[in-house]
Amino acid sequence: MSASPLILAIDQGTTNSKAFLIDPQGGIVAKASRPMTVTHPQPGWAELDPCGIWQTVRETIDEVSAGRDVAAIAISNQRESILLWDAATGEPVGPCVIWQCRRSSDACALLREYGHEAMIVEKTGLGIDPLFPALKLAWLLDNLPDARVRAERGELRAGTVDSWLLWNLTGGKVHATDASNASRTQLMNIDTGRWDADLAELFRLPVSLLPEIKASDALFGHTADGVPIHALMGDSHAALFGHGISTPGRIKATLGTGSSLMAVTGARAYSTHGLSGTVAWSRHGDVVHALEGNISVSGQAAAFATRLLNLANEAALTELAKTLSDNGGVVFVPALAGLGAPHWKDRARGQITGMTLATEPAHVARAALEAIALQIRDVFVAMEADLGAELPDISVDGGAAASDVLMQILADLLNRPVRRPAVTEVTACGVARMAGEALGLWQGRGDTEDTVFTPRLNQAARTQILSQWYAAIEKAKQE
Ligand SMILES: O=P(O)(O)OC[C@H](O)CO
Repeated sequence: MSASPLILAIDQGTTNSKAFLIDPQGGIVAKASRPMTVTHPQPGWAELDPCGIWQTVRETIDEVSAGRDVAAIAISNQRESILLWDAATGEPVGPCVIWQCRRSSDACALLREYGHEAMIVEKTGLGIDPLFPALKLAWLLDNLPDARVRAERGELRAGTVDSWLLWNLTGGKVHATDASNASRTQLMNIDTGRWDADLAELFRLPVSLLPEIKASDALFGHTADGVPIHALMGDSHAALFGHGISTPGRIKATLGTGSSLMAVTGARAYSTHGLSGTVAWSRHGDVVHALEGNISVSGQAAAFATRLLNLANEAALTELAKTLSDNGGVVFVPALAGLGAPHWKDRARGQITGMTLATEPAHVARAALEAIALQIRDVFVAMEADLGAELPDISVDGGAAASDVLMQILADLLNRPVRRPAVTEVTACGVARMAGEALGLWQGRGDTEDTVFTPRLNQAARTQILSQWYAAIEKAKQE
C-alpha cells in the first residue's frame, strides 16, 4: 500500500488501452495495458468495438487498482473517434468509427464543393477532412436502422471515447466531455466553447445527442465506489500539458499510431499553412489555445513496413534499418489513410518510390523510419511558418519515441535537437497532473534530465532526402 494519494490515469489509444497509477510527484507506480484490434470492413474504413474499448479499460483499471486507494481517475483518449449508445441500456448502437476512418470522404467533398469550408474553419479552427467526427456521426444516424428517428426521440447518446468511458464509469449517470475533446468534433464553436447550432444544422445532428462540455479539470462524476473522475483530455492535449508546455515558444510531437504536433498559441491562432486551431485545454474557465498538425499514419508506418517485410516486430525493423546509413534513393510515403496535416489529401495513397535492382529490404526499413520523421518535419515547418518564429527544438513522447534510431533520424532531418523526457508516458502523466492540480495534491517532480538527440547529418545529405521526399509526396497526392 502506498501512503501517497494516487491518480489512476487512463490512456485509451487506437491500438491499446492503458492504465497507470501515478503518485503526486509524477512517478508511475503501476501500469497495465491491453491491445485493441482495429477492423477495416472496407478499404479506408476503420472501426473499434465499443464494448472492447470499455472492457479493456475496465481490465486495466482493475489490474492497477487492486488493493490500492485511488484518489481520482483521469481520462486521456484517442480523439475524433465517435460512437452512439442507447440511453436506457447503455448498449452501443453500431461501431466506434475511429479518427482514421475515411467513410465520410464523399460527404466532405460535397461540403467543400458547396462552399462551407470557410464558415467551418472560422467556427471550429478545423478544415474539412474525414478525420473529424461530425460527418461520421451523421453517417451513423443515416445508416444504422432507426438511428436518426431514435436520436430525435432522445433515445440515443453520442460522444467521443472520453464520454463513452465516463458514461460507463459512472454507471450511465453522466454524459459529458471536456473542451479539448469537444474542440475536435467540428461541432464546438471554438470561440464560445459551446455546441454550435449552425454547425449542428449543417451536419444534420440534434444537439441533444451530444454530451455536456465541461472544463478539462472539472469534477465529472464518481464511480460506483465513489472515486471522483477529475480530468478528461484528448491524448495529444494531455501530452502537451505533460511536457509542461503552457506558453508559446515550444512544440511537442506525440508519436502514436498517428502523430500530433502541438504548440500553445496564447490567443486563438489561424493557420495559413495547413494546421488546425484547437483548444489545448480549459481549466477553471480559462481556455488555452493551440495550433496542431495531425499525421494520419506515423508509428503505424513502422508496424505496416514490419508486416510487409515479414519481420518479427518493429525492433527487427529498426535493427534492419540500422544496417544502412542511407535509404539508397527509396522513399516511403505512408499515405495509408490519406495524408493529414499539412497536406490534407484524404484520397492520397501510399507510395514506395525510387526502387532499383539494388534495393534491399533494409532500404525500405530505413525509408519507413525516415517517413515518420519527414512527416513530422513537414508539420514542424508549417508550424514555424504559422508562428512566424523558429522553434528551437522539439519534445517527444509516445511509443515510437522510445527508438533511439528514429529519434536520431528525426533530429537529423529536422536539423533541431530532439528532447525525450525520462518517462515517455507523457500523456498519462499529463492528464494525471491535470486531475492532481485540480485536487490540490500534485507536487510535481524536480528537474529530470531529457535525453537530447543532436543533429549530425550534413546539409547536402539532408537536402537530397528532402527533395526525394517532396517528389514522392506530390505523387501520393495525385492518386
Ligand atoms: O491512438 P493514438 O495514440 O495514435 O492517438 C490518436 C489521436 O488522438 C487521433 O487524433
